[in-house]
Amino acid sequence: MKTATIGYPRIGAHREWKKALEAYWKKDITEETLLSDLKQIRTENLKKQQGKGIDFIPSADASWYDHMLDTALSLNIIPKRFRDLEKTPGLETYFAIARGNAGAVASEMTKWFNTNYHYIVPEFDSGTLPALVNNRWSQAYLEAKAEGIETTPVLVGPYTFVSLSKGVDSISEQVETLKPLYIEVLQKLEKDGAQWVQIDEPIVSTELDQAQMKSIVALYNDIKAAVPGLKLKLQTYFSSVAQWSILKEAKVDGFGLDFVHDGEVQLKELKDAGFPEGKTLFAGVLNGRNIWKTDLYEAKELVSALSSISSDVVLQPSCSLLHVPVTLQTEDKLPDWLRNGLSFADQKLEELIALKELINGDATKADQQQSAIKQLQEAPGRQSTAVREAVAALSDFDRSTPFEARKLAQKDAFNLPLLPTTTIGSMPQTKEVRQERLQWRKKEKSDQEYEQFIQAETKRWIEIQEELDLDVLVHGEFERTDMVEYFGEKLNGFAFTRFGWVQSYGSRCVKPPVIYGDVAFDEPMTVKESVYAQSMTSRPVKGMLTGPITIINWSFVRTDVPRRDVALQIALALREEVEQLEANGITMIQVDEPALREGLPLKASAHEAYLKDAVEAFKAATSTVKETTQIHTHMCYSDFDAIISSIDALDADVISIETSRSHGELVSAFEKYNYDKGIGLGVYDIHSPRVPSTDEMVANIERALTVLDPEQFWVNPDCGLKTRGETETVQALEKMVEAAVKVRTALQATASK
Ligand SMILES: CN1c2c(nc(N)[nH]c2=O)NC[C@@H]1CNc1ccc(C(=O)N[C@@H](CCC(=O)N[C@@H](CCC(=O)N[C@@H](CCC(=O)O)C(=O)O)C(=O)O)C(=O)O)cc1
Ligand SMILES: N[C@@H](CCS)C(=O)O
Ligand SMILES: [Zn+2]
Repeated sequence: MKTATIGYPRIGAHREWKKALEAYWKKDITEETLLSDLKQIRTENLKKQQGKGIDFIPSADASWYDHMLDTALSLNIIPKRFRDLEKTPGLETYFAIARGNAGAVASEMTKWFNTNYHYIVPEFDSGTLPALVNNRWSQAYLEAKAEGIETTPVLVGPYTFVSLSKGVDSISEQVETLKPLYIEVLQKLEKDGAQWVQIDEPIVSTELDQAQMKSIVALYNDIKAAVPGLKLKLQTYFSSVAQWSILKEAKVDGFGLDFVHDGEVQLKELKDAGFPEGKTLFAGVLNGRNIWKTDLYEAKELVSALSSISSDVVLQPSCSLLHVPVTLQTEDKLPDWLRNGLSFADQKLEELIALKELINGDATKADQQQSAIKQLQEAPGRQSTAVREAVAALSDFDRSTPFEARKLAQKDAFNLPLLPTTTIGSMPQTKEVRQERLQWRKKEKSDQEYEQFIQAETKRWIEIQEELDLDVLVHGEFERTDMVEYFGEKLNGFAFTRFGWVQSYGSRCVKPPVIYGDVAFDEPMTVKESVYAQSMTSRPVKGMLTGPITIINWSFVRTDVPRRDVALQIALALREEVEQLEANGITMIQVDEPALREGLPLKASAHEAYLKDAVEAFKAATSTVKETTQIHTHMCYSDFDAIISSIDALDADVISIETSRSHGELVSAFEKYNYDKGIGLGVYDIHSPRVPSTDEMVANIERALTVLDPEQFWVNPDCGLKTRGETETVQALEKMVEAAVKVRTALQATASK
């Protein structure tokens, strides 16, 4: 039995990739050095997989920034506003699309299915002329071959690529325009001597209809006919295939399927509809996006069931390992009982080999693994009777006063101007802030010195915000590394890693905490910082928390307790924090839920249950406050149409939503939905260093006011400002306030006529 991986983390064990990219952007290194640094990481990854004994090793899964963007550039799909930047589009065009430049906003960035990875959304328009301008897949294959490594180049399949793009009128027609280009890529690979290619079509795990699935089958039949000598592996992940009985007819040579997420459904589909003879079943039997060691005996059972369906089964993770950290080797601070129960990307390679050995009759490694899993199951803190009882007792999730009445009470309490201005929470996490924290962590700075530094930074930014004349202030989140990791470090039931980084977008990484036990409040987590900031000003300062769904979606979560229960455990811990903030004089509390949308299951049929649980968890955390305490929430990323009623059901008094990169598309969602609560549709993109003009923001506000009432509208950026520099932040906020005042004054002038 053979083994495969279908994608490997591209960041390097010490985030060498991030460091190289950021040094290049700062012009500290040349393009040549950047390219050679990235090549070194790619080669090390390939060698590592080869060294562990993996049979099918992917290539072209690495990227300069994002694999969707790589695909777009290679196929000459460049947004109009960046088309003439260079004679031959190169790195400048590539990074301008990703990050924006002085003249134009970056392309929209959105979540890769239900993960915390973001891809750059390709843009088609009437002037798009698809052409193969750079065969990156052939280059990657040959590069690996030169190192003596036979690889399986990975491509994002045309159907998924087009489905995730903007500006497409007809998916099937657009796919037809790309088909010859994909064939050109594959014919070159065939000539290069590649044996297999992996074509990722995760879109087949969403709810496609029969006609769509049939057109995917026809597409792959055409592609295969053009490259008879090349073996095609059609790969999907994150859920089962919705119409397996149709897809299995595709004349490819192998199918890569996920048997972890929705695995029982997938297995039943295979049992019912069969698996085509003579083809390879690449079976995703290890969870590629969680970090718990696999029960290899259970996996062996699964493989045995699969072997009775297909005579050629290859063992692999359920998806690319892009979504897990690189290695446990450097995690020297975790207790043994936890560390031994974990598996990062490198360990998953070892697990694949251990599973193969178990199937072949050698149980040595599998038994070691089994005892580690048992030790973890019996570990301290896994179960708290008090927590379980509190969750079981939850029944009322509603605020005692309905929104209409709260609105009036809050209007009186806050007396805010029309179109109040605010920000989303974090202010620039400058090098100085991070360095101070690092020195504190290394014990070079005392607790007191660190606290004083955070207070000084908070005070400085309260003054800056007052100077800018923002109406509702924030404390700036300087004490936080990350909005989820910070809470993970403070709540019971969580562990955190030292170097467990995972790419989130571009060079930015996150370190998801590990939920191993029942979650409980320990001591106040944000009260000191919020109260300090509030004491500096008479304007309201928002208390700032991360919501239960976001905490759970951006953590590695135990799998022995239902997710709903874990979310409610977190919600109850947050409720305690909310109540403490309120008791300490904080009158507005923002509970961020940016990951609520992203967590939607791939299948629409599962959305309702997910959203019901999400709404209940949010309300469990926020509903016990008095009527004048204003609950805010925030979500980044657009495409909210499908969940707008759930957003409403959260019953938050004010919501801020990202909008600007999607060029106002979200605004139209409110044409169809009568949303009556406070709302701020982000008026400028914070992911780009570009300072927007006042007029752009005025236009964004005015566009929003075509569908929303000025009485309910707030003016704010798209998201937190932690990734931005200080100068650009102050300049952008200055213009934002200017824009709000301009529109406010015009509205008041019209009203007084
Ligand atoms: C809102 N977003 C978030 C998502 N997921 C989260 N878990 N958190 C989020 O906020 N998903 C969707 C979006 C994604 N957005 C972002 C935005 C910004 C980042 C980011 O800036 N990440 C940082 C790492 C942040 C951090 O923890 N910094 C530490 C320092 C860690 C470090 O680099 N240490 C160095 C040594 C220190 C030094 O010399 O600087 C080391 O270990 O080598 C801190 O603040 O103390 C990033 O740099 O990528 C992520 C997602
Ligand atoms: N309050 C957080 C939300 C990010 S989604 C911040 O401002 O960074
Ligand atoms: Zn955000």
